[in-house]
Amino acid sequence: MTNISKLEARKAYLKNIRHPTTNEIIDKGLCLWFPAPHSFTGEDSVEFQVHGGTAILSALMLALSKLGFRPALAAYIDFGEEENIETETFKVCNSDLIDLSNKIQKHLLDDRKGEILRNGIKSIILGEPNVGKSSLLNHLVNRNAAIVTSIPGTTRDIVELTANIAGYPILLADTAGINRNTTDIIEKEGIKRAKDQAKMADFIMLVIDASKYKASNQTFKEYLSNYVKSLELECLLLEKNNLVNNCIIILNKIDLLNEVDRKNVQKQNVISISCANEEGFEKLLEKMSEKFEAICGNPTAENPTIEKNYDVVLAAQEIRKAARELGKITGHVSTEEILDIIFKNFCIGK
Ligand SMILES: Nc1nc2c(ncn2[C@@H]2O[C@H](COP(=O)(O)OP(=O)(O)OP(=O)(O)O)[C@@H](O)[C@H]2O)c(=O)[nH]1
Ligand SMILES: [Mg+2]
Repeated sequence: MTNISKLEARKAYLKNIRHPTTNEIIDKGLCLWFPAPHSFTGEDSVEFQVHGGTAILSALMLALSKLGFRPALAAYIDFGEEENIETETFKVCNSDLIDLSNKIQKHLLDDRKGEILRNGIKSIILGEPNVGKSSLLNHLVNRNAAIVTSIPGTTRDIVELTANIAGYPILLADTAGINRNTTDIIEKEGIKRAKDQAKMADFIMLVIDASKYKASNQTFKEYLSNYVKSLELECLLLEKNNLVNNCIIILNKIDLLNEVDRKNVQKQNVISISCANEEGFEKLLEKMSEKFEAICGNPTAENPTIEKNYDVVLAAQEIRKAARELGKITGHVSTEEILDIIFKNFCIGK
């Protein structure tokens, strides 16, 4: 080891690497000598390619430190008192780090947006029996996942599935139609489950039957207000008499309305659809995606990342630090795995 500097510069030698004092062989491996200033750090440097393993690496690092060597990465990054790192580099690193730290802070204060996006947006379809909730679910997922019949009270339990709607991961739940007057024990339990699940939902679709609204002869506002009351959903859906932000009103069965009624309905702040005629789904998806973005942000928007023009060595160190901090929260994160990916993708030797 003490003879390293006698090697011809920038040539690989296969050598027995011996401890400088005990003369014990630590490993047999490749040694390359890079005298200053033609090295990665500008200082005298040596590169070893050894067999790996914790024992060999720590014995080698310990022996090298006895000879006054430091790991090249640390030598470069531990620039506190180094003269050869330009002031400009400090400034750029500093501002990049502050920027990255701000971005991470912003993401941490995101109202659970990231968590909702990762776990799927909990979405629920609510309404009275027979309004077309299960038909809506089937249209949204493009398959007959829930049973649809003309008998009110068809859906008894929650039908839950995962879907990708407008690019967002969704946990979509169809529920039993809410019917206050039922005496059926199973239906009652289904309604209780629907309401319990609704309390935990990130997004609610309240479905109304357009033909029933028409038959009521009420204004839409009156009908909606009475509808919410009759379902006993005021606490969940209303805030100071206004609809909560994470809920949309869907008026289904507009195929049962005549032209004039349809036009009137379209003036209301609702999404009119017909599951029977497959109408209105474009607008519905547009509205859903607007709401999803408000709930959990845009999944394609930029996340805090190490930017492309970032120095790759510093970036690797930052990722190492970030992984360590994340590891405290999530459990162990192997920096080796992360660095492997960086080195593989950035193609920077070792
Ligand atoms: N005309 C018309 N009928 C529809 C439409 N959507 C659903 N239906 C019919 O309405 C009936 C009830 O549909 P479902 O989807 O089972 O209604 P639901 O709200 O899930 O009913 P429950 O499970 O009983 O609460 C069925 O006969 C459907 O074919 C629509 O857009 N137009
Ligand atoms: Mg149903």
